[in-house]
Amino acid sequence: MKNSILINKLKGGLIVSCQALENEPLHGSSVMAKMARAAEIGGAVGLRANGISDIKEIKKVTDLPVIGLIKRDYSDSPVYITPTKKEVDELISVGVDMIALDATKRTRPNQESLSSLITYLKKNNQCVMADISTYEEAIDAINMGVDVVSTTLSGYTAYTEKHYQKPNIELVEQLVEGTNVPVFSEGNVDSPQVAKAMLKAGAHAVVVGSAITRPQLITEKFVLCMRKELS
Ligand SMILES: CC(=O)N[C@H](C=O)[C@@H](O)[C@H](O)[C@H](O)COP(=O)(O)O
Repeated sequence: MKNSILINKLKGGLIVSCQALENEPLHGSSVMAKMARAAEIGGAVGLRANGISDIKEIKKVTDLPVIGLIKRDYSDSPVYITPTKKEVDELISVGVDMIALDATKRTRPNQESLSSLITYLKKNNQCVMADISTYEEAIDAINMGVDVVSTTLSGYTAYTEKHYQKPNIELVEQLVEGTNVPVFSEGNVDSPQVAKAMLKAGAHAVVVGSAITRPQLITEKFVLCMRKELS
């Protein structure tokens, strides 16, 4: 699919992030595929998924566009979302509609540069989503040629974790105002009302994960709220 057609298809819609790491109770490709189907039935316009086996299973059960990433830890860097060319090659080999990667200013594994990775992705005709944590990182990534930016890492880098709001509607507003690429709202969008507010702020689309696909966190939210009511 042409990038512009894909991006247009996602406009105004909900993208459901179906991810469960090894330490989470729903870990496993068959469960993630079921989550993806449930998201599709509920009206999602796209999916975000981590790892080759989850992506393969998800592609078997739905035709929705998939934003793929690979989370992998390296000892010499805090960057873990599609950190190196190795993960990019794995995603290209399985075939996804868009590749998401950490586009923060943090040092990458093997000191690989973000710009060389983006150049490589574009040479391979990939549609690229830059997961950023600040306005400046978004501008840098756009100058390097990414197709869309997502606020995924706002609040998750050392320099944003203390001062940035979660979810970061201000950052969405600033990016919409100051850039000319589609801005995706992602991270801590925890209710339909917040998702709608993000669209009103100008977000092209909204990515929601935990509030839909991490039942342990949904349960915890209920329990904490109920305890507060009683005390
Ligand atoms: C920070 C990080 O590693 N975010 C990850 C990125 O892929 C996922 O774990 C999140 O679930 C996703 O971004 C959606 O966000 P939320 O689950 O808050 O709706």
